[in-house]
This record gives sequence, structure tokens and C-alpha cells, in this order.
Amino acid sequence: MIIDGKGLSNRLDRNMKIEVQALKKRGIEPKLVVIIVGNDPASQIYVRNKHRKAVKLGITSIIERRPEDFTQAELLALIYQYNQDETVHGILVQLPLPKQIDETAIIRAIAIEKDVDGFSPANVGRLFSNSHEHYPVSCTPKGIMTMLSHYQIDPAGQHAVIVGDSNIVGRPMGALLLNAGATVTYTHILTADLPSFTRTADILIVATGVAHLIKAADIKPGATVIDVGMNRDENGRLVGDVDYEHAKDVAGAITPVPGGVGPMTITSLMQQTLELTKVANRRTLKPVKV
Ligand SMILES: NC(=O)C1=CN([C@@H]2O[C@H](COP(=O)(O)OP(=O)(O)OC[C@H]3O[C@@H](n4cnc5c(N)ncnc54)[C@H](OP(=O)(O)O)[C@@H]3O)[C@@H](O)[C@H]2O)C=CC1
Ligand SMILES: Nc1nc(=O)c2c([nH]1)NC[C@@H]1CN(c3ccc(C(=O)N[C@@H](CCC(=O)O)C(=O)O)cc3)C=[N+]21
Repeated sequence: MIIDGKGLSNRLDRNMKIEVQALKKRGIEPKLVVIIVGNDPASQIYVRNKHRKAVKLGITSIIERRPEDFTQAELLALIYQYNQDETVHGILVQLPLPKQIDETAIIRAIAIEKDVDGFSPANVGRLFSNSHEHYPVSCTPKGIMTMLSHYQIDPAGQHAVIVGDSNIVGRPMGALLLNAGATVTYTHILTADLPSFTRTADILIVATGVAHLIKAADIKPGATVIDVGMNRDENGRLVGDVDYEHAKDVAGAITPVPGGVGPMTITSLMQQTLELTKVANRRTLKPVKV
């Protein structure tokens, strides 16, 4: 089975569009700011697709592009400006950042109620302690959980193996799966004999940025394989971290690249922007009691 992230994302978008219209009728305009510093190629695709989707849904999207030599002090000033701007509900700073900028300091500077990526320590803490509150979580793992749920793949009691331990994808993905009842194994660059782990996965999540790292022989027959990777092959085509052509015959369900995880990441970002907008306008949105 091919997991159609793009198709699911389009279906979810239709509902969101209606929700945005309803908010606007009440005078509330969801607004997202994306700050991109430098020229990271994956970030460029993300920014372009994200802006298109926001326009399609009626969400206001502001893109702030800054050059590779932008300083940390300048970036902090830009974030503070949007923290204070009450018309803005979500702030996203594209990662990775150029090396002169300390990512931790930048993530900490974003107001937690506008942290649409869920990267701030407070929101990460809520995720890892399985808090019952509403809080934003990293958009890519969130989109993957939505996909699993729509395809009726229940992680409870399953062995989930995560390949790649980044703060954007691998780590929050493991936490979400653990919260959903999976037995979670994290693997990373120092893992000895990676295939010995991936072959035991009922749910395999691959997020390394290494094209074709996972071959058909590394997959347990019938497993669900989620490919987060976005790489260019020698012909300039977008490919994942999984050798899709061969893996699809072994896996029970698999996501393609493109058309799998990517579109769902963007849909999650839009869902989370709407959530933050609603929380910011809690009082206005409550039914008025007489
Ligand atoms: N489709 C989507 O929505 C998204 C796609 N992406 C894509 O997913 C990929 C991963 O992104 P991200 O998590 O941000 O990347 P990072 O580069 O931050 O993290 C990659 C992780 O994989 C590990 N790793 C690298 N090589 C190997 C290996 N051979 N075996 C095991 N682990 C390895 C790295 O270890 P170490 O750091 O120690 O080297 C690191 O933990 C990229 O291709 C990116 O473009 C990312 C976000 C969203
Ligand atoms: N703060 C931050 N948050 C992120 O979530 C974040 C980030 N920084 N930096 C970069 C990575 C990368 N990322 C992508 C998301 C969707 C597609 C996407 O739309 N993919 C389409 C591509 C299709 C195409 O246009 O070619 C697909 O897979 O079908 C790509 C890349 C989010 N990231």
C-alpha cells in the first residue's frame, strides 16, 4: 500500500479552508511569519510550498528573507518585533541557520504561544512528559501521526524504530510514538549494525538526509515505512532516504518522496497556525452568555 500524503493533505485542507472562512467572518485573520536566513535547499522548497498552501487556505503568510551573513543580534531583533505584534499568531524560523547564529538562542527567543514549530524548551518538555495540555509539536512528526491514524495504523504495542536523532524530526517523532503506546528504539550515526535494528521495526521512520540509506533487505516484510528524507539524486530528482523502488515490494505500507511526508508537514503547520490563532482569541471565540 502506498500512503498518499499528498491526497490526505488536500482533503484536510478543504476542512481548514472552511475553518479559516469562519474565523475571518468573526474578524480574526490567522497570520504566520516565516523567517529564512541564507540558502539551504530543503528550506527553499519548504518555504515555497508553505506559502502556496497558506494562500490557498486564506491564511496570511509573511516571508522574511535575510542574507547568509545576517547576524544573531539582527535575527533576535526581528523575532522580538513579531513577538510583540498582536496580529501575528505563528513565528517559524527555518532551520538550519548559518553557523554564526546559535539555534538554541533563537528558538528560545520565540514567544512560546507563537512557537508554531513546537521547538521551544517548554513545548518540547510538554511533549516528552506526555502532557494533556494543548501545545504545538514539530510539524513533520505531527503530520506523520495524522497519516498513520488516517491509514488505521495504530502504534500501540508496535516496535517503532527511528533512524536519525534530529530535534526537528527524529526525537519528537519517538516521543509521539511512545505517547501513542509504541515501543521505541532510536538509532543514529553511532549505531552499530543499523540493519539489525531496522529489520525488527513494525513502523520504520527514516530521517537522515542520506539518499537510499535503507534498502529492501533492511525492512521487515509487511512493515510500515515512513520516508522523511529529501535528497537530490544525480539527475536532480527529489528522492528519499529509502530505496523506494525495491522497498515498496517488501513494506506493507510506504510513503513516496515526493508526495508523502512533505505535504503532510505543511498541512500540520497550517493546522497548528489555526490552533494558535484560536488560543490567542479564546475570549472572542467563546459563546457569549447573557
Ligand atoms: N519531508 C519533510 O517534511 C521534511 C524533510 N526533512 C528531510 O529529512 C532529512 C533529515 O532531516 P533532519 O532530521 O532535519 O536532518 P539532520 O541532518 O538534522 O539530522 C539527520 C540525522 O540523521 C543522522 N544520520 C546521518 N547519517 C546517518 C546514517 N548513515 N545512519 C544513521 N543516522 C544517520 C544524523 O546524525 P549526526 O547528526 O550525528 O550526523 C542526524 O541525527 C533531510 O533530508 C531533510 O531535508 C526534514 C524535515 C522535514
Ligand atoms: N523550522 C523548520 N521547520 C521545518 O519543518 C523545516 C525546517 N525548519 N527546515 C527545513 C525542513 C524541510 N521541510 C520540508 C517540508 C515540506 C517539504 C515539501 O513540501 N515536500 C514536497 C516537495 C515536492 C516538491 O515541491 O518538489 C513533497 O515531499 O512532496 C519539504 C521540506 C521542513 N523543514
